[in-house]
Amino acid sequence: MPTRVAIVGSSGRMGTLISALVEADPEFELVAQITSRDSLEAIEGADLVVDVTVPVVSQQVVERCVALGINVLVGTSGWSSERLAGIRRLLGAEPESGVVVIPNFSLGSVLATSLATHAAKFFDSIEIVEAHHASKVDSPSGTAVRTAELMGAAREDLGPVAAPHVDQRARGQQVASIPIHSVRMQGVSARQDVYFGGEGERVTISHETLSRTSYHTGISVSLRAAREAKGLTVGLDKLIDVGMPSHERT
Ligand SMILES: NC(=O)C1=CN([C@@H]2O[C@H](COP(=O)(O)OP(=O)(O)OC[C@H]3O[C@@H](n4cnc5c(N)ncnc54)[C@H](OP(=O)(O)O)[C@@H]3O)[C@@H](O)[C@H]2O)C=CC1
Ligand SMILES: O=C(O)C1=N[C@H](C(=O)O)C[C@H](O)C1
Repeated sequence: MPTRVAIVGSSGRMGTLISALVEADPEFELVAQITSRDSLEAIEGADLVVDVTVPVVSQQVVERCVALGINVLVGTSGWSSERLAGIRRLLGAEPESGVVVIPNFSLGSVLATSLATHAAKFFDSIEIVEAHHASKVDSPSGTAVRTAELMGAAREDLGPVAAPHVDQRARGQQVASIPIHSVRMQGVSARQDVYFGGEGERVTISHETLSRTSYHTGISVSLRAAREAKGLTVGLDKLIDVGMPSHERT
């Protein structure tokens, strides 16, 4: 029996892509496509919900899925460690439910984040610059927030990075003390550069998404993991071994 999938945000860029991948996959059956004009009640016949909407809606979708005991795969950004902690608390009362949050479905991105997390232990001066297409409605990107939080956790014993200019707005939004600078413009899909400054040297870890085809494998792996999941899983690095230690504390 194929797993029955409902997609919330199906008319969007990611929703359209995931709908096509689900329809082409014999292990899954697309049973509901939900947009801002539809009621969320349509998820009730599904075994698995995929959420690719906007942060405020994503929270509602996840809470509803947990209450209904339907597993959910979340691609939407905005899931900070604080918000994830809330979901973990909810799941404490529903141990059979599974929530899988994937800030970035691209293998290259998750590898770049893992490399940056490792490098963060060796430099006290760190900045993230992320650039996305002009239609992206949120900032900073979910990937940048996740990268900053993982770097912050890896540096737990080292203290905040050397970025004390909090009163200057152009110095970015600090997440785990690391400044994130967001660029939104035409001609870009998704790019992230993490800069590490040291004595007389600089390291840059860059990743660029040139096409959404980079998400295909990660989506396929995540759909399969999400239908079996129990509890909270965060990040494609939990599903694909990128050969780096986990620094996560939350
Ligand atoms: N994890 C990853 O690798 C990736 C994650 N993302 C993230 O995925 C999310 C979606 O991105 P993208 O597809 O580009 O965004 P789009 O703006 O293209 O699509 C947003 C979708 O959300 C729907 N939506 C908005 N409000 C509601 C609502 N109240 N109820 C139900 N559906 C609603 C929209 O429906 P309508 O058409 O009716 O407005 C639309 O289908 C973003 O948070 C983005 O950051 C993006 C790329 C990769
Ligand atoms: O909106 C996008 O396009 C993307 N959003 C995700 C994010 O916020 O990190 C993932 C990827 O960067 C593309």
